[in-house]
Amino acid sequence: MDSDAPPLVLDIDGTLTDDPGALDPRAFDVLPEWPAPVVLATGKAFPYPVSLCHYLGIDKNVVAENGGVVLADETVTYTGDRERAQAVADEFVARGGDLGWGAFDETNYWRETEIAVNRSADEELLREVATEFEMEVIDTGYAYHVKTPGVEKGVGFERLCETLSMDPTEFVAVGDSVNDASTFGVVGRSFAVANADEAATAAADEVLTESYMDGTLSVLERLRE
Ligand SMILES: O=C(O)COP(=O)(O)O
Ligand SMILES: [Mg+2]
Repeated sequence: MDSDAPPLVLDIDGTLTDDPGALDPRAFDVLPEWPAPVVLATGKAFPYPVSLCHYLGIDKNVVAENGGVVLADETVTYTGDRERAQAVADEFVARGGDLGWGAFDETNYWRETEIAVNRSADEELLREVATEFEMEVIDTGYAYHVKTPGVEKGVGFERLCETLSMDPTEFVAVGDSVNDASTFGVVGRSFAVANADEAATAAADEVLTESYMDGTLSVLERLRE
């Protein structure tokens, strides 16, 4: 493999997974042996990307919760108003909304800076309540996230780069949704997989013809040439 390969910042759901969100096993072939740092940047709660790094056997460089939680070089930082997000969720439920998770809500159990809501929920009502609390709702295609405006993956990623003393523009990013647009804005080169939403497609330098992990692998193959 070309040792000049650039560092990567990769989204998880829709980028390293299939449509329902199962990890594509080919991640285990390519990521552990990538010759430069690999950062996982996700909307998922903190333990998910940390676990994925652990089982891939790669350094734990992570942007979680859409930028709310950042881990690099064994240093964790948090931004985002979890209490206000909780207040939105509570008011949403009080007005008849349903967060849409099961009896054990593992989606939010470890979530520290925002709240995620199932896409089966009443989006209009959720947005209405969030606006009243001056919070933002984004739809990643995997969940609605009630988040603090200004907390973004790209901002968290810049913080991570500062910790690692790396230049964000050295990185190549791959992603699929609105929550990746901010990352695309700060890296050197960005790719949206074919299944990407409008915001990611518009923000990316290039839109791939292949979907999900097929798209991501096509970028990695090109970078290794
Ligand atoms: O948690 C989500 O909603 C999406 O996660 P992702 O940012 O890894 O695609
Ligand atoms: Mg995604």
